Amino acid sequence: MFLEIKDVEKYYESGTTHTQVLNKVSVSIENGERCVILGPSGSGKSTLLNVIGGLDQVDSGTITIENKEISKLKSKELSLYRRDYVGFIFQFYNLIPNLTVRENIQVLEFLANNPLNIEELLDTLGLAEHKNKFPSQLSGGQQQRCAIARALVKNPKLLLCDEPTGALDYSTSIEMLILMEQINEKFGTTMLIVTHNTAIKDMVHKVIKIKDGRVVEDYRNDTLIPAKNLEW
Ligand SMILES: Nc1ncnc2c1ncn2[C@@H]1O[C@H](COP(=O)(O)OP(=O)(O)OP(=O)(O)O)[C@@H](O)[C@H]1O
Repeated sequence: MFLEIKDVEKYYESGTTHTQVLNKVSVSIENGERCVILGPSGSGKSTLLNVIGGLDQVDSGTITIENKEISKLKSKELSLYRRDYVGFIFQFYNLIPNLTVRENIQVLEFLANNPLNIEELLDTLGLAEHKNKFPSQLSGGQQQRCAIARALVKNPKLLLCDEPTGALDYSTSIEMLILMEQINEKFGTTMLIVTHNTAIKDMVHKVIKIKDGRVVEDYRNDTLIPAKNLEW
């Protein structure tokens, strides 16, 4: 198994209140799977993504990736894990405004041990003709593609996406999902997508539903609907 999450618990303290955000969460994901995490607002989806990505620590339980227990790592090892293993895509693109598309991607290329070829990536993402533009000169969809390129250039084994289509209109969202499907197939990247868009569940191998910090549904799809045929 590529990723195993066992009995993970997470609490937040604020003043005198003590909130349990993840309650004995156990799920597993195979190498190369596309996976969606669904659930109501406040159910713990982003928190789960953040602990898997090493952006936050669990209070109990274990997270193991390729037999390496990341929930035990100290801060330095955790930042190496994030650098070498994980790509993040957030709803807000976090591009650097005074760098061009190509330069925004290059910043991450320099940090990687085994980066992908930037020109090929720009081609795959349909960004070749925009590579010398600044983020402010791009549409929302193009900015999101640039954010995806930044996450992918280091060739991460695990791509974590928090509401990747949250800020996009319908047709740009479909374009983005087609692209994610292509990336998963071309590079074999394992993907975890947190979303409110339930239509996405039909194009992924595995569906996890969370409510009040607990996994309430967890299944694999027998047949997949291609992203280009999704409707909502
Ligand atoms: N740093 C924090 N400190 C205190 N409470 C937090 C913190 N981060 C999240 N929470 C709380 O944890 C709960 C789960 O938050 P989380 O962001 O994981 O939910 P979500 O399912 O991703 O929600 P949404 O769909 O609205 O993004 C919420 O009640 C939230 O207020």
